[in-house]
Amino acid sequence: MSLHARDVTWTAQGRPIVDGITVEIAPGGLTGVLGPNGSGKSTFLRLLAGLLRPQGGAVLLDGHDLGRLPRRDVARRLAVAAQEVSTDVELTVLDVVLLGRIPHNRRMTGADGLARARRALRRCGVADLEHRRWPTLSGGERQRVSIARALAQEPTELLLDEPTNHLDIAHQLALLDLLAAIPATVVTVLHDLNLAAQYCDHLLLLHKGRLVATGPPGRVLTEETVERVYGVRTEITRSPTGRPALRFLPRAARTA
Ligand SMILES: Nc1ncnc2c1ncn2[C@@H]1O[C@H](COP(=O)(O)OP(=O)(O)OP(=O)(O)O)[C@@H](O)[C@H]1O
Repeated sequence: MSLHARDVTWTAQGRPIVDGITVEIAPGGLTGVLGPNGSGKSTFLRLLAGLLRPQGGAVLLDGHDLGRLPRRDVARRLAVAAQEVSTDVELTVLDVVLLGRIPHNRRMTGADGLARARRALRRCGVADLEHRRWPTLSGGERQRVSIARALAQEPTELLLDEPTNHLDIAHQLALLDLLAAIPATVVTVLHDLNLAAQYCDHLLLLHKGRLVATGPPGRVLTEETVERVYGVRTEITRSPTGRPALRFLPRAARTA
């Protein structure tokens, strides 16, 4: 059953930021959360992760209210790679990734924990950074190490907020290949509609805090929906894999 949002609402200063979202996240799949800036994606992800408590409704993990489950049990299941990562932590890269092992074993430095942390670093293509100090990393390196930390947790549910941020196109594709292949339920906020269409099994499209479309990419990403939600005209064709391929049209006709 995995994660289930049931009429989840979260309000700030009287304004609904997440407004009555009900959805079951497909177990084992890669689900993309899309929507314009400020549509509530990060807030919804934080609610799904149990980092925020819903003010209305509930998030269920295998049918149990996430807010009532012991934190350690949740941490063994669910890993989060959030958008903002602190830069002033005086740890090495390996130390940061070993933090992902804490829910499983408070003594992180056993041989097994080390092997798992190093495997996560390799999968994210940052094994060579193991001894580097965290503050010295570039934005893209930090992003990949954060994801390695989440993978080291070996979660059954992995939640990520714009994990492709700071990554060049090759690293974006490598990361999405990795997310599509890992044997967990993965929910990720994405901005790039074409990458979301190519990689995700399911999409959730948010607009002003509401879930306005959900389903496979071909059902969610239509010219009508993209124009209504983003105010952008598109021409949508099918890629060779049968996925939607979006071409964005300029607001005014331009000549070369
Ligand atoms: N604690 C808060 N207090 C007041 N407003 C908030 C709070 N948290 C979020 N908001 C507002 O809620 C809205 C949704 O924020 P959120 O970060 O969830 O959007 P988003 O879809 O992830 O945006 P982006 O694509 O820009 O990252 C924004 O207008 C934001 O300013």
